[in-house]
Amino acid sequence: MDLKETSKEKIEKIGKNPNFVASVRHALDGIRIILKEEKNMRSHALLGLIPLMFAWFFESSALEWIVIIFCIFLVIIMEFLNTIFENVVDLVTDYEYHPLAKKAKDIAAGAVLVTVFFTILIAAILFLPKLVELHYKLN
Ligand SMILES: Nc1ncnc2c1ncn2[C@@H]1O[C@H](COP(=O)(O)OP(=O)(O)OP(=O)(O)O)[C@@H](O)[C@H]1O
Repeated sequence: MDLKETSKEKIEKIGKNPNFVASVRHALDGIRIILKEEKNMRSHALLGLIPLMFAWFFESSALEWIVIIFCIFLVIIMEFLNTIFENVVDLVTDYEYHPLAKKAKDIAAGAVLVTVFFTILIAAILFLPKLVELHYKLN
């Protein structure tokens, strides 16, 4: 039996999505799992409400809304990627210590952090001048 045949048999055993609806259902399962199991994802989703509230409060332009929503989605997508890396690393290492596993996980977490800093920077550029203006108006 050749290797290609074996892989095909294995895939048949796991099963493939029979249609688009099944693919979407599994994708929704993925979102549900990450929201349930990843505390960081929940925290980032909640923190994402802060710039949205600022945008609403300061009656931001359509472009400002787009920039903020884009940044929030960037953090969420990076959190998805980080979780994928964590799971693949755990699968490969079977929870055994390995310096390369540490490196991969730390770099993936670093990518999320960089994206969060980027979002904070964008929010500061958009809202700090408006906050300072409001402060002087009120005093
Ligand atoms: N197999 C491993 N070998 C070596 N170090 C590891 C291994 N697994 C995890 N680590 C180290 O432990 C840290 C925490 O790993 P864990 O898988 O618990 O991530 P986490 O706490 O869920 O991360 P995050 O906060 O990004 O969601 C990693 O950042 C890494 O430094």
